[in-house]
Amino acid sequence: MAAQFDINELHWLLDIVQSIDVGVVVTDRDYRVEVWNSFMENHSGRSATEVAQKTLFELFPEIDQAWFTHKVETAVMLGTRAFTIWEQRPNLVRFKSYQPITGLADEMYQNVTILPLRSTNGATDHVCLIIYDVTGVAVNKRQLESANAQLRELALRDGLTGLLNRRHWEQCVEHEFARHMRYETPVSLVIFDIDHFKAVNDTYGHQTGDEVIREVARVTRSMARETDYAGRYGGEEFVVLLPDTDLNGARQFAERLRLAISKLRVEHQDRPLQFTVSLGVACLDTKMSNHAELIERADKALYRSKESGRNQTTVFQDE
Ligand SMILES: Nc1nc2c(ncn2[C@@H]2O[C@H](COP(=O)(O)OP(=O)(O)OP(=O)(O)O)[C@@H](O)[C@H]2O)c(=O)[nH]1
Repeated sequence: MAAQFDINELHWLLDIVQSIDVGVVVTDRDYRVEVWNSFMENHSGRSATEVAQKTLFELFPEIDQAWFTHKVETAVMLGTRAFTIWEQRPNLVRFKSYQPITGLADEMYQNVTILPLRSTNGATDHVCLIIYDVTGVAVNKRQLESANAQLRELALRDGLTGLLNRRHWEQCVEHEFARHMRYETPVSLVIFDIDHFKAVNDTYGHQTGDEVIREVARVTRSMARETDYAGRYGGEEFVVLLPDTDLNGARQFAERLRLAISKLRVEHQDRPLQFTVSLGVACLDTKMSNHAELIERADKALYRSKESGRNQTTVFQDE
Protein backbone atom coordinates (compact mmCIF):
# COMPACT_ATOMS: atom_id res chain seq x y z
CA MET A 1 0.00 0.00 0.00
CA ALA A 2 1.48 3.32 -1.02
CA ALA A 3 1.97 5.77 1.85
CA GLN A 4 -0.35 8.69 1.51
CA PHE A 5 1.02 12.09 2.30
CA ASP A 6 -1.19 13.73 4.88
CA ILE A 7 -0.77 17.46 5.48
CA ASN A 8 -2.16 16.99 9.00
CA GLU A 9 0.65 14.62 9.85
CA LEU A 10 3.17 17.17 8.70
CA HIS A 11 1.66 19.74 11.06
CA TRP A 12 1.71 17.28 13.90
CA LEU A 13 5.34 16.48 13.23
CA LEU A 14 6.22 20.15 13.19
CA ASP A 15 4.36 20.65 16.46
CA ILE A 16 6.24 17.77 17.99
CA VAL A 17 9.63 19.04 16.81
CA GLN A 18 8.75 22.46 18.20
CA SER A 19 7.70 21.26 21.61
CA ILE A 20 10.15 18.45 22.45
CA ASP A 21 12.75 19.20 25.06
CA VAL A 22 15.75 18.63 22.80
CA GLY A 23 17.41 20.98 20.36
CA VAL A 24 16.67 20.35 16.68
CA VAL A 25 18.65 22.22 14.02
CA VAL A 26 18.70 21.49 10.31
CA THR A 27 21.39 23.07 8.16
CA ASP A 28 22.28 22.85 4.51
CA ARG A 29 25.68 21.52 3.48
CA ASP A 30 27.17 24.99 4.02
CA TYR A 31 26.01 24.80 7.61
CA ARG A 32 23.34 27.51 7.07
CA VAL A 33 20.43 27.10 9.46
CA GLU A 34 17.04 26.17 7.98
CA VAL A 35 15.24 24.63 10.97
CA TRP A 36 15.60 25.90 14.53
CA ASN A 37 13.12 24.60 17.07
CA SER A 38 11.85 26.31 20.21
CA PHE A 39 14.39 24.55 22.45
CA MET A 40 17.08 26.31 20.41
CA GLU A 41 15.17 29.62 20.56
CA ASN A 42 14.75 29.39 24.32
CA HIS A 43 18.35 28.50 25.10
CA SER A 44 20.10 30.72 22.56
CA GLY A 45 17.76 33.69 22.97
CA ARG A 46 17.54 33.90 19.15
CA SER A 47 14.42 33.33 17.11
CA ALA A 48 14.26 31.07 14.06
CA THR A 49 13.85 34.11 11.82
CA GLU A 50 16.93 35.74 13.32
CA VAL A 51 19.18 32.75 12.68
CA ALA A 52 17.82 31.74 9.27
CA GLN A 53 20.62 31.42 6.71
CA LYS A 54 23.31 32.19 9.26
CA THR A 55 25.96 29.49 9.53
CA LEU A 56 26.38 27.42 12.68
CA PHE A 57 29.89 28.81 13.02
CA GLU A 58 28.67 32.42 12.94
CA LEU A 59 26.08 31.60 15.58
CA PHE A 60 28.38 29.50 17.74
CA PRO A 61 32.00 30.60 17.37
CA GLU A 62 32.89 28.16 20.13
CA ILE A 63 32.41 25.18 17.79
CA ASP A 64 35.73 23.70 16.74
CA GLN A 65 35.13 24.05 13.02
CA ALA A 66 37.78 21.65 11.73
CA TRP A 67 36.73 18.90 14.10
CA PHE A 68 33.00 19.42 13.54
CA THR A 69 33.09 19.57 9.74
CA HIS A 70 35.25 16.45 9.64
CA LYS A 71 32.70 14.65 11.79
CA VAL A 72 29.77 15.82 9.67
CA GLU A 73 31.47 15.10 6.34
CA THR A 74 32.32 11.57 7.47
CA ALA A 75 28.73 10.97 8.58
CA VAL A 76 27.43 12.27 5.24
CA MET A 77 29.89 10.18 3.26
CA LEU A 78 29.05 6.99 5.16
CA GLY A 79 25.35 7.84 5.33
CA THR A 80 25.35 7.04 9.04
CA ARG A 81 24.69 8.99 12.22
CA ALA A 82 27.53 10.41 14.27
CA PHE A 83 27.52 11.29 17.94
CA THR A 84 29.33 13.53 20.37
CA ILE A 85 29.10 12.73 24.06
CA TRP A 86 29.61 14.98 27.06
CA GLU A 87 32.33 12.77 28.52
CA GLN A 88 34.52 13.64 25.53
CA ARG A 89 33.27 17.18 24.93
CA PRO A 90 31.05 18.73 27.60
CA ASN A 91 29.02 20.54 24.94
CA LEU A 92 28.82 21.46 21.28
CA VAL A 93 27.23 24.88 21.76
CA ARG A 94 27.49 27.01 24.85
CA PHE A 95 24.12 27.30 26.58
CA LYS A 96 23.60 28.40 30.17
CA SER A 97 22.42 25.65 32.49
CA TYR A 98 19.14 26.44 34.20
CA GLN A 99 18.71 23.15 36.01
CA PRO A 100 18.06 23.76 39.72
CA ILE A 101 20.34 20.92 40.93
CA THR A 102 23.28 22.22 39.01
CA GLY A 103 25.05 24.62 41.26
CA LEU A 104 28.08 22.81 39.87
CA ALA A 105 27.39 23.44 36.18
CA ASP A 106 27.15 26.91 34.70
CA GLU A 107 26.90 25.51 31.19
CA MET A 108 24.64 22.84 29.75
CA TYR A 109 26.25 19.45 29.18
CA GLN A 110 25.16 17.99 25.85
CA ASN A 111 25.07 14.79 23.84
CA VAL A 112 24.60 15.48 20.17
CA THR A 113 23.44 13.29 17.29
CA ILE A 114 24.42 14.32 13.77
CA LEU A 115 21.94 12.95 11.30
CA PRO A 116 22.55 13.21 7.53
CA LEU A 117 19.19 13.90 5.81
CA ARG A 118 18.61 12.31 2.45
CA SER A 119 16.28 14.06 -0.02
CA THR A 120 13.83 12.23 -2.26
CA ASN A 121 16.41 12.39 -5.05
CA GLY A 122 18.86 10.42 -2.88
CA ALA A 123 21.28 13.30 -2.29
CA THR A 124 22.27 14.32 1.21
CA ASP A 125 21.69 18.06 1.05
CA HIS A 126 20.98 18.68 4.71
CA VAL A 127 22.17 17.69 8.12
CA CYS A 128 20.13 17.55 11.31
CA LEU A 129 21.64 18.12 14.73
CA ILE A 130 19.77 16.80 17.73
CA ILE A 131 21.06 18.33 20.95
CA TYR A 132 20.21 16.61 24.25
CA ASP A 133 20.56 18.44 27.56
CA VAL A 134 22.30 15.87 29.79
CA THR A 135 23.36 18.29 32.52
CA GLY A 136 21.55 16.37 35.27
CA VAL A 137 23.21 13.07 34.40
CA ALA A 138 26.62 14.68 33.93
CA VAL A 139 26.53 16.57 37.21
CA ASN A 140 25.39 13.48 39.12
CA LYS A 141 28.17 11.46 37.60
CA ARG A 142 30.77 14.14 38.33
CA GLN A 143 29.55 14.40 41.93
CA LEU A 144 29.72 10.64 42.33
CA GLU A 145 33.23 10.54 40.88
CA SER A 146 34.41 13.28 43.19
CA ALA A 147 32.81 11.57 46.22
CA ASN A 148 34.51 8.31 45.23
CA ALA A 149 37.86 10.05 44.86
CA GLN A 150 37.41 11.58 48.32
CA LEU A 151 36.51 8.19 49.77
CA ARG A 152 39.54 6.58 48.14
CA GLU A 153 41.73 9.33 49.59
CA LEU A 154 40.15 8.94 53.05
CA ALA A 155 40.75 5.19 52.98
CA LEU A 156 44.48 5.87 52.57
CA ARG A 157 44.76 8.41 55.38
CA ASP A 158 44.76 8.37 59.13
CA GLY A 159 41.73 10.20 60.53
CA LEU A 160 43.47 12.09 63.36
CA THR A 161 46.51 13.37 61.48
CA GLY A 162 45.80 13.15 57.74
CA LEU A 163 49.09 11.27 57.30
CA LEU A 164 49.11 8.01 55.33
CA ASN A 165 47.64 5.21 57.40
CA ARG A 166 49.78 2.22 58.26
CA ARG A 167 48.28 -0.13 55.69
CA HIS A 168 48.73 2.27 52.80
CA TRP A 169 52.13 3.42 54.00
CA GLU A 170 53.34 -0.21 54.05
CA GLN A 171 52.12 -0.64 50.47
CA CYS A 172 54.20 2.41 49.50
CA VAL A 173 57.25 0.92 51.22
CA GLU A 174 56.74 -2.35 49.36
CA HIS A 175 56.58 -0.46 46.10
CA GLU A 176 59.73 1.56 46.89
CA PHE A 177 61.49 -1.63 47.96
CA ALA A 178 60.81 -3.17 44.54
CA ARG A 179 61.99 0.01 42.81
CA HIS A 180 65.15 0.10 44.89
CA MET A 181 65.93 -3.55 44.09
CA ARG A 182 65.58 -2.82 40.43
CA TYR A 183 67.39 0.52 40.13
CA GLU A 184 69.52 0.36 43.29
CA THR A 185 68.58 3.92 44.23
CA PRO A 186 69.05 4.79 47.91
CA VAL A 187 65.95 4.67 50.12
CA SER A 188 65.95 5.52 53.82
CA LEU A 189 63.48 5.25 56.63
CA VAL A 190 63.01 7.43 59.69
CA ILE A 191 60.81 6.02 62.41
CA PHE A 192 60.04 8.02 65.54
CA ASP A 193 57.95 7.96 68.67
CA ILE A 194 56.83 10.70 71.08
CA ASP A 195 58.71 10.43 74.39
CA HIS A 196 56.79 9.62 77.56
CA PHE A 197 53.54 10.07 75.74
CA LYS A 198 51.63 8.00 78.26
CA ALA A 199 52.50 10.67 80.82
CA VAL A 200 51.16 13.40 78.47
CA ASN A 201 47.83 11.60 78.28
CA ASP A 202 47.74 10.80 81.99
CA THR A 203 48.67 14.31 83.09
CA TYR A 204 46.91 16.53 80.54
CA GLY A 205 44.16 14.30 79.20
CA HIS A 206 43.52 12.48 75.98
CA GLN A 207 42.40 15.56 74.05
CA THR A 208 45.67 17.34 74.70
CA GLY A 209 47.43 14.08 73.79
CA ASP A 210 45.58 14.10 70.46
CA GLU A 211 46.58 17.70 69.87
CA VAL A 212 50.24 16.79 70.46
CA ILE A 213 49.95 13.97 67.90
CA ARG A 214 48.32 16.33 65.38
CA GLU A 215 51.06 18.94 65.86
CA VAL A 216 53.83 16.38 65.40
CA ALA A 217 52.11 15.20 62.22
CA ARG A 218 51.71 18.76 60.93
CA VAL A 219 55.41 19.53 61.36
CA THR A 220 56.40 16.19 59.86
CA ARG A 221 54.26 16.88 56.81
CA SER A 222 55.66 20.35 56.40
CA MET A 223 59.26 19.11 56.56
CA ALA A 224 58.88 16.10 54.29
CA ARG A 225 59.19 16.45 50.51
CA GLU A 226 56.32 15.82 48.10
CA THR A 227 57.96 12.55 47.15
CA ASP A 228 58.42 11.32 50.74
CA TYR A 229 55.89 9.05 52.40
CA ALA A 230 54.91 10.29 55.85
CA GLY A 231 52.65 7.96 57.80
CA ARG A 232 51.22 7.28 61.23
CA TYR A 233 52.49 3.85 62.13
CA GLY A 234 50.81 3.41 65.49
CA GLY A 235 49.36 5.51 68.33
CA GLU A 236 52.26 7.91 68.83
CA GLU A 237 54.65 6.33 66.36
CA PHE A 238 55.40 7.90 62.98
CA VAL A 239 57.33 6.92 59.88
CA VAL A 240 58.80 8.81 56.95
CA LEU A 241 60.14 6.91 53.97
CA LEU A 242 62.66 8.99 52.03
CA PRO A 243 63.20 7.82 48.45
CA ASP A 244 66.48 8.79 46.78
CA THR A 245 68.00 9.64 50.17
CA ASP A 246 71.07 7.95 51.65
CA LEU A 247 71.72 7.30 55.31
CA ASN A 248 73.51 10.59 55.80
CA GLY A 249 70.66 12.61 54.23
CA ALA A 250 68.14 10.72 56.32
CA ARG A 251 70.08 11.39 59.53
CA GLN A 252 70.11 15.11 58.74
CA PHE A 253 66.37 15.06 58.04
CA ALA A 254 65.76 13.17 61.31
CA GLU A 255 67.77 15.69 63.31
CA ARG A 256 65.98 18.66 61.73
CA LEU A 257 62.67 17.02 62.55
CA ARG A 258 63.72 16.26 66.13
CA LEU A 259 64.75 19.89 66.71
CA ALA A 260 61.59 21.29 65.11
CA ILE A 261 59.37 19.06 67.27
CA SER A 262 61.26 19.99 70.43
CA LYS A 263 60.38 23.63 69.70
CA LEU A 264 56.65 22.96 69.40
CA ARG A 265 54.28 24.18 72.10
CA VAL A 266 50.77 22.85 72.69
CA GLU A 267 48.54 24.92 74.98
CA HIS A 268 47.05 23.18 77.99
CA GLN A 269 44.94 25.41 80.24
CA ASP A 270 46.88 28.44 78.98
CA ARG A 271 50.20 26.81 79.72
CA PRO A 272 52.56 25.73 76.95
CA LEU A 273 53.35 22.04 76.91
CA GLN A 274 56.63 20.81 75.38
CA PHE A 275 57.56 17.34 74.21
CA THR A 276 60.29 15.48 72.33
CA VAL A 277 60.66 12.49 70.04
CA SER A 278 63.18 9.65 69.71
CA LEU A 279 64.15 8.58 66.21
CA GLY A 280 65.69 5.62 64.41
CA VAL A 281 67.15 5.73 60.91
CA ALA A 282 68.01 2.90 58.51
CA CYS A 283 68.49 2.52 54.79
CA LEU A 284 67.64 -0.19 52.34
CA ASP A 285 70.31 -2.37 50.90
CA THR A 286 70.11 -4.91 48.14
CA LYS A 287 70.92 -7.75 50.55
CA MET A 288 67.55 -7.31 52.25
CA SER A 289 64.95 -9.86 51.28
CA ASN A 290 61.90 -7.74 52.08
CA HIS A 291 60.78 -4.30 53.22
CA ALA A 292 60.00 -5.58 56.74
CA GLU A 293 63.75 -5.84 57.36
CA LEU A 294 64.12 -2.10 56.78
CA ILE A 295 61.38 -1.35 59.30
CA GLU A 296 62.98 -3.76 61.78
CA ARG A 297 66.35 -2.04 61.49
CA ALA A 298 64.93 1.45 61.92
CA ASP A 299 62.90 0.19 64.86
CA LYS A 300 66.02 -1.23 66.51
CA ALA A 301 67.75 2.13 66.09
CA LEU A 302 64.70 3.89 67.61
CA TYR A 303 64.85 1.50 70.55
CA ARG A 304 68.47 2.51 71.13
CA SER A 305 67.51 6.18 71.11
CA LYS A 306 64.93 5.42 73.80
CA GLU A 307 67.44 3.39 75.83
CA SER A 308 70.09 6.08 75.61
CA GLY A 309 67.89 8.75 77.15
CA ARG A 310 65.35 9.78 74.40
CA ASN A 311 65.19 13.05 72.39
CA GLN A 312 67.87 11.78 70.03
CA THR A 313 68.48 10.11 66.67
CA THR A 314 70.21 6.76 66.21
CA VAL A 315 71.35 5.45 62.86
CA PHE A 316 71.21 1.68 62.45
CA GLN A 317 74.69 0.21 62.09
CA ASP A 318 75.33 -3.34 60.87
CA GLU A 319 76.67 -5.41 63.74
N1 LIG B 1 45.81 10.83 73.00
C1 LIG B 1 46.13 9.74 72.32
N2 LIG B 1 46.91 8.80 72.91
C2 LIG B 1 47.25 7.71 72.22
C3 LIG B 1 46.80 7.52 70.89
N3 LIG B 1 47.30 6.33 70.46
C4 LIG B 1 48.04 5.81 71.47
N4 LIG B 1 48.02 6.62 72.54
C5 LIG B 1 48.67 6.45 73.83
O1 LIG B 1 50.09 6.52 73.67
C6 LIG B 1 50.70 5.96 74.84
C7 LIG B 1 51.93 5.19 74.43
O2 LIG B 1 52.63 4.93 75.58
P1 LIG B 1 53.90 3.99 75.65
O3 LIG B 1 53.91 3.05 74.48
O4 LIG B 1 53.95 3.39 77.00
O5 LIG B 1 55.11 4.92 75.42
P2 LIG B 1 55.53 6.32 76.02
O6 LIG B 1 54.75 6.72 77.24
O7 LIG B 1 55.51 7.31 74.89
O8 LIG B 1 57.00 6.05 76.45
P3 LIG B 1 58.28 5.99 75.55
O9 LIG B 1 57.85 5.70 74.16
O10 LIG B 1 59.08 4.86 76.13
O11 LIG B 1 58.97 7.30 75.66
C8 LIG B 1 49.63 5.09 75.47
O12 LIG B 1 49.22 5.72 76.67
C9 LIG B 1 48.48 5.11 74.48
O13 LIG B 1 47.21 5.06 75.11
C10 LIG B 1 45.96 8.52 70.32
O14 LIG B 1 45.51 8.45 69.17
N5 LIG B 1 45.65 9.61 71.08
